[in-house]
Formats: sequence, structure tokens, C-alpha cells
Amino acid sequence: MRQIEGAAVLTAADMRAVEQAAFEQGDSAAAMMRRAGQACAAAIRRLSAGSEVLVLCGPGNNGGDGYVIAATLAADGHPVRVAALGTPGSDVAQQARAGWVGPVETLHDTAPAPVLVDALFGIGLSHPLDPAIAQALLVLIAAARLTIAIDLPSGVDTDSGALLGCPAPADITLALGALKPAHLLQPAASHCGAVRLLDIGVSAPDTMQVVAAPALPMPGPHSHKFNRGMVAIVRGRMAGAAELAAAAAMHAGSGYVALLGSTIPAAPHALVRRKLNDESLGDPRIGALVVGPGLGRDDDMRATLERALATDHSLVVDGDALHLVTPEQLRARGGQMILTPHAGEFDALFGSSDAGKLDRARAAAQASGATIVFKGADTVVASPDGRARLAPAASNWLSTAGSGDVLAGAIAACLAAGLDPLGAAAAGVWLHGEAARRCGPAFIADDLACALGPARAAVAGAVPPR
Ligand SMILES: NC(=O)C1=CN([C@@H]2O[C@H](COP(=O)(O)OP(=O)(O)OC[C@H]3O[C@@H](n4cnc5c(N)ncnc54)[C@H](OP(=O)(O)O)[C@@H]3O)[C@@H](O)[C@H]2O)[C@@H](O)CC1
Ligand SMILES: Nc1ncnc2c1ncn2[C@@H]1O[C@H](COP(=O)(O)OP(=O)(O)O)[C@@H](O)[C@H]1O
Ligand SMILES: [K+]
Repeated sequence: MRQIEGAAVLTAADMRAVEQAAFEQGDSAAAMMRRAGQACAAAIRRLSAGSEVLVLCGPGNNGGDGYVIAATLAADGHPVRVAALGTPGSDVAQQARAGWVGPVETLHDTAPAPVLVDALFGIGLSHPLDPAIAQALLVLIAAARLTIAIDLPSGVDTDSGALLGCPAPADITLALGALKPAHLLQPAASHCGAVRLLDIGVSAPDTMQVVAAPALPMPGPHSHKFNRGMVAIVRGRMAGAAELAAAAAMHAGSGYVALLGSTIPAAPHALVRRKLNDESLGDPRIGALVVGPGLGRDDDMRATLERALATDHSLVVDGDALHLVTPEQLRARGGQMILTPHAGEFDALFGSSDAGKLDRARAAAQASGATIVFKGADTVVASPDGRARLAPAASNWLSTAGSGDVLAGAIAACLAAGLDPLGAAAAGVWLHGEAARRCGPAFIADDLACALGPARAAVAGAVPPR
């Protein structure tokens, strides 16, 4: 049982492809289900501490896992009952059912138990739960002290994270073989409780992963302020937003941060204030240019954005700038670009849609040629090359003004330090989440920017000096 940072994330189709590849290598569905069920049973035995377990088994292979779990617990002398919804459909699930020699109650008639194991539906849920099934599940969850979902809580859509009748959150979800998008995307993620990953002996591709602690370069004897990574921030109509992004870039480890568009000295005095002109914008030492936080949307600011886009710097495009560009314009510009939209900015730039957040982020990366950081309580980072990183749940106290400006600055510092756009975006998201965790409750964005320093220190030393 392992924590989820850095774990592979697979859609339902990806998971089936990985299973199929394992079968072609000589593995069997029965052996895989046995490994999955036994790994779950070992975790459940520890978590239930001797209490009676009720396993709910559905008609598919998720239910097959449930029968293996029940048989394994019973063989170990653990008190366990089984209640089923329908009869197993696949050969492998029927075999698993045959391995359970105890009685099988029905979902609608069974009595509650202190520990409930939900093995009704996993990645094969194809339509919303019937209300009668959801109601029966709700009653059993409400009566249980602990609910453990196998692979996924029943009633969530694997790929989009939408709720398809899931009546109540589980306490723990045991993900099998790899994470699925629903473990990370809202609202399903909130119905998973704590997610733990169990190895079932399949190897998953790393195209999509959970955001993990980054490897960031450390300064060494040859370092100076410019080769540590220089960040420049365009100051717009709301100066505070750009100041926050600048403070964040400094605390996230940038060696030199310049605020373009302001020359009046003010704290922090380490922040270099320069006029915004062709010389300052064109400074070849700039490793990442941030444009958009507090920019404003008037014609003058549109012209300022055009000037930023006309440079050949790596860009972080945030806030108002996302209302002033089109995906086609960005694609035509090319170069390294990271866009950091929240949901409203995303809709404005790419149009609204009912599709899932992961699919939308990936399509947006394709359309714009930029790395997309689709923010929110379930931030998704998508690269135009198809790779994606999904953030684990972060502090809900991040829902405070200016926290997005801080993220833009943190990402810019990582980009200027030499990480590729996907790596920089994911590193910035990780630092931002870690800073928020360190801040505890009720922080303001200024505190968050300062906490990037300790967050950065927590991963110091991951990469040799440069
Ligand atoms: N492949 C392997 O070897 C391994 C797989 N593993 C495990 O298998 C799980 C995936 O199994 P799965 O593909 O059988 O799908 P599953 O989630 O059990 O549901 C499908 C069944 O539910 C039915 N159904 C769907 N929606 C419904 C609804 N609303 N209301 C009522 N019925 C509904 C659906 O019927 P249908 O839609 O076809 O009419 C079908 O009968 C995966 O999450 C993991 O736990 C592991 O053991 C590792 C080895
Ligand atoms: N409820 C939440 N839980 C976790 N993170 C959140 C939540 N709400 C917002 N965030 C994060 O906080 C930041 C908010 O950014 P944004 O909406 O651009 O704010 P602002 O424009 O005020 O700077 C994003 O990084 C987002 O992912
Ligand atoms: K389940």
C-alpha cells in the first residue's frame, strides 16, 4: 500500500490496455484478480482491526475482487459476510465467486456491518446507479464505522470524475494497479476519502502521473543571480497581483526577479523595479516572463501583452491576459508557454464544454501548443505532447485572492531555473500546494508566497549544483 505522489494515472481504456498487455505476456485474469483481491484483503484486515467486514459484490470484475477479498479474509479467520448485486458475468468473476463458500445475501436485504467494503462497481460503471441501489448503499455506508471502496467508490465516472449516483463518500479507496482520473478530479475525488495504491503486478506507462515533489536545481559555486534563473513580471493595472507573483518567484528560488512597469523603490527591496520598455522586455537574461496577473483588459494592456508575446522568452500567461489572446494566436507564436487558467479563464479562452477536466485540458494544450495548468481544487497540468500531471488534493484555504498570482510566480521560477514547461508547471503546483500545507488554515496570499521558501527547501538537494 503506497502513497499516491508520482503514481501513474490511467483512464479506464488505458487500464484495460495495460491489463491486456500483461495477459499477452502470459499473465492471466484470474491470477491478476487473485493478486488484487489478496492485496486488498491484507489492507482491509489491518484497517478493520478485528471488526466484522461486509463485502458488497457487484456483477463485474470489481465484484470478482470482492469475492477474493471475502474468501481471503475468511481463510485468515476474519469475520466476514458477503452481499451481492446480481450474479458474476465474466468467467474470471465466476471463478472468484466459486472460491467463496459462505452464504451470499442480497444487497437490498443485508444487515450493516462496522466495516463496509464496496466492490459493487469499478472502472466498468457504464451508466448512473439505479436510485434503489444507491439508497441501499447509502444505508450501509451510513451504518458502517469505516467504508473501504475497491478501486473506485461505486457511482463515479472513472475518466471525468463526475458523480453517477455515488451516494456518500468512502473513508478509504484502494486503487488497483494505478490511479484513475476519478481519484484526483472533483467531485469524485471527494468521494474517495484517503486514496492508497495497491500493486497488482502490472506496469503502467508514465504518460499521466500524480504531481510529485520535484527535483529542482541547487545553486553551486558557479551560480550567480542570473544563471539561477531570472524572472520578469509585467506589471498591469492592479499592481498587487504582479507584486505577489514577483514575491513568489523570489521565494521559489529565482536568483533575480524584475518587475517591469514600476520604478518606485518599495519592499521587498530585493525586487528589481524597471520601466517597461523594449530594452527591459528584451533582456536576454530573462528565463521566464510572466504576463497577466492584474494586467487589465483595456487597449493599452492589450498592446502590452502583444509586446510580451512578440519576445522570444518562455512565457507564463495568467489572469487577464487569458481573456486577450486566442489559442490560434498562441499556437502561431510557438516557443515555451505555460497558461494558468482558472475555470472562468479557461472557458473564456477555449470555450465552455461538458467534457471532463482532463480531456479539456489535454485538448486545450493541443489547440494552443502551450502547457496548460487548469487550476481549481483538482488542478490538471497538460502538455501539448499528450503528457499530463494531476495534482493531489491541496488545502482548500487556497481559495483566497491572489493565490493564483503566487502560483504563476512559482511556476515562472521553476521555468527560469531550466525545467521544461511540463516539469516547471508541475513543480510550481507542488511547491504551491506544499506552501499552503505549511501555512495551515486562513492564510493570505502574501503568507503563501513567503511559505514557498520552506517548501523549496524541503526539496533542496534533489539535483546537483549547477
Ligand atoms: N480485468 C481484470 O482482470 C481485472 C480487473 N480488476 C477489477 O475489475 C474492475 C473492472 O471490472 P469490469 O470491467 O468488469 O467492471 P465493473 O466495474 O465490475 O462493472 C461492470 C459490471 O457492472 C455492470 N454495470 C455497469 N454500470 C452499472 C449500473 N449503473 N448498474 C448496474 N450494473 C452496472 C456492467 O454491466 P453492463 O454495463 O455491461 O450492462 C458489468 O456487469 C476494476 O475496477 C477492478 O476492480 C482487478 O481485479 C484486476 C484484474
Ligand atoms: N478549494 C480549493 N482547494 C484547493 N485549491 C484551490 C481551491 N480553490 C482555489 N485553489 C487554488 O488556488 C489558486 C487560485 O487561483 P486563481 O483563481 O487564479 O486566484 P487569483 O486570481 O485570486 O489569484 C489556484 O492555484 C487554485 O488551484
Ligand atoms: K467499488
